[in-house]
Amino acid sequence: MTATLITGIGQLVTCDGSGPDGLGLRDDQAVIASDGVINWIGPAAAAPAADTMIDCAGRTVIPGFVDSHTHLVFAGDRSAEFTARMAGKPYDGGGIGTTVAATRSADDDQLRSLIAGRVAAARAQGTTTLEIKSGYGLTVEEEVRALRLAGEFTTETTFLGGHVVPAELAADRAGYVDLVCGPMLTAAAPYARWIDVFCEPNSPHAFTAEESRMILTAGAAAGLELRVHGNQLGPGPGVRLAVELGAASVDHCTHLTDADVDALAGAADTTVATLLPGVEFATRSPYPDGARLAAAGVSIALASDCNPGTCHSSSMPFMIALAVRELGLTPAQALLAATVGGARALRRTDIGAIAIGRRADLAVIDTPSYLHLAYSPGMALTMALDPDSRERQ
Ligand SMILES: N=CN[C@@H](CCC(=O)O)C(=O)O
Ligand SMILES: [Zn+2]
Repeated sequence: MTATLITGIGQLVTCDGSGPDGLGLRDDQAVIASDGVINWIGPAAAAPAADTMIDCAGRTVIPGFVDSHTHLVFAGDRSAEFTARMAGKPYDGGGIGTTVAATRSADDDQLRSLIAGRVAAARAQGTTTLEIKSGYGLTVEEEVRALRLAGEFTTETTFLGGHVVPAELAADRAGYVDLVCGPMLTAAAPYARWIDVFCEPNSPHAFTAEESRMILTAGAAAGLELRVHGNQLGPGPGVRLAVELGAASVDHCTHLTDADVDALAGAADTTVATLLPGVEFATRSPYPDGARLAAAGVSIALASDCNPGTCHSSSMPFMIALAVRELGLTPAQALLAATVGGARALRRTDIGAIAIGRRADLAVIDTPSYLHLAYSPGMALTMALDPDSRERQ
């Protein structure tokens, strides 16, 4: 067993739920990790001896970010679509087909190398756990391939055959839903922990409430746990379907009625509302009302949704800055949502906070306090620090 002493911590932000805002702030602390698990936290001056030492030189230490929503398995470039949106063209999910074509054309090594680069970029911004979805394959073979490759980087793999109806089956929506619920699910399930669906009647490409229900119910019967893309483009059934079916998370939550907020508040022990403000930034859309959700007692996570269409960024510090500036969360609420909130959205109790027995998945911020995550946007301040990492996800 190798013990690593992490010391010289200026501000330790445990996110362990203690203190007035739940951040569990502590000064003059050190942490010891053995084989990647935290087994001692206490005053730096009282730290026991360890095999190796990491000196943080007064920097701030937080839990590594848990990015519970990404689409990292893709090829191609949609920067022209982004540019058109900035000139006023609305987003409706139609560009997903462009990425499907590019992804199908890439070979395994090309895709693997693209994913590896994206995972490295996320780690450089302090992310230590990533969920990764399929959804740019949309055939049995291509969805399995996407999940197999995603599984080389994370255990949090999500089958998203229900992303859009692919162009070749646009005239046979029912046939595609049957494929997703049948042979595609059977082939994909061994490679996935989760199933997700883009439940969005406001997009002609995505799925209605009834189609989404069929996909999620079939996924649950195949042993997968549920997540939902819901209420992104307008009011819709996604949130209530997610709550009704006991999904771990419903993501976007941009357009919510009072009934949606009540449903989420009533299901706070089961279903997390995951906010993805990079999407509103990059689609020039109204932001979700994070303050309203927090005030109602909704369980909130913050994630990047890194994908080629609606948010080409995996930077969790950027998401925190947007959450504070545009969603009305306090800096403390935003950091909790990006760490322990993300862990909750993945139903994980071993990550997201700095506490005895949790994994030593940490991030170091080169500033005197966590406040700089929102205060200093766009600055390269954060990096993952996880001693003894075996590239755990
Ligand atoms: N909304 C559905 N899926 C992605 C966008 C995918 C794309 O446009 O390529 C999202 O979460 O925003
Ligand atoms: Zn998404």
